[in-house]
Amino acid sequence: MTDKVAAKALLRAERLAVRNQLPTSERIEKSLTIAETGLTTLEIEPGMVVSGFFPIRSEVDIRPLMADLKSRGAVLCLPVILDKTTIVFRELHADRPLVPLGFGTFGPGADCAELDPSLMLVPLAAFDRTGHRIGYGGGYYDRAIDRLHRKGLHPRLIGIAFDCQEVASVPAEPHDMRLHGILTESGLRRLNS
Ligand SMILES: Nc1nc2c(c(=O)[nH]1)N(C=O)[C@@H](CNc1ccc(C(=O)N[C@@H](CCC(=O)O)C(=O)O)cc1)CN2
Ligand SMILES: Nc1ncnc2c1ncn2[C@@H]1O[C@H](COP(=O)(O)OP(=O)(O)OP(=O)(O)O)[C@@H](O)[C@H]1O
Repeated sequence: MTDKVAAKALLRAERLAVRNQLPTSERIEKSLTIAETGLTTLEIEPGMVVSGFFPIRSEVDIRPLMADLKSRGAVLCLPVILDKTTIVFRELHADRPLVPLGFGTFGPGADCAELDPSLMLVPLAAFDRTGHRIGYGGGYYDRAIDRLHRKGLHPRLIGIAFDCQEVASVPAEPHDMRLHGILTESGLRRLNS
């Protein structure tokens, strides 16, 4: 294991432990604040494809934000784990059942269209002020973003986290994609990446 991988693993475990300690009531309050802030700061055009996520473990619950973005015309999609290295994004339809997809995640089934988001709301385990991020360690988002770049697509990447998940510096590896913004309960930070 390289030094950077080990350092990231440590930061991931540390920030996830802090996130797990947030009382449920605080997580709900902060998630609602994040939804309100997101609605007023994220620029959405009707028809825009936006990837969100349904929360697992102690993640920010952005379902209220997703519902509001939909009412403003966004087409929503969710990540779907296909195998050990791949996620794709499938359209979320309110009237279709979600299926279990591994690691406690649920998402649209194979009957739902695969979409390329132009705005991605990216779940974080930890982040720093320059927009470097750490996820659960699967590299799923890094690869998915890389795949979109290879198709000539450059989605806007907005990290979603609680303030307590910020660290001084993420030891970035060459494959790590930087976020364009980070949305927490204290607001949307726009970054020059
Ligand atoms: N809500 C939500 N959905 C999501 C993600 C996410 O971060 N949040 N993902 C974002 O990528 C994908 C799922 N990625 C995940 C990757 C690893 C683990 C996980 O539990 N890993 C083990 C370690 C496994 C190992 O090291 O072999 C662990 O943390 O214990 C969970 C989810 C797709 N869907
Ligand atoms: N574009 C890529 N192509 C190939 N492998 C990659 C790519 N991006 C990441 N990986 C691999 O995935 C593994 C996990 O990467 P990393 O620790 O950055 O995950 P993470 O950012 O925490 O997870 P996630 O992206 O799922 O939120 C590493 O072994 C890394 O080499």
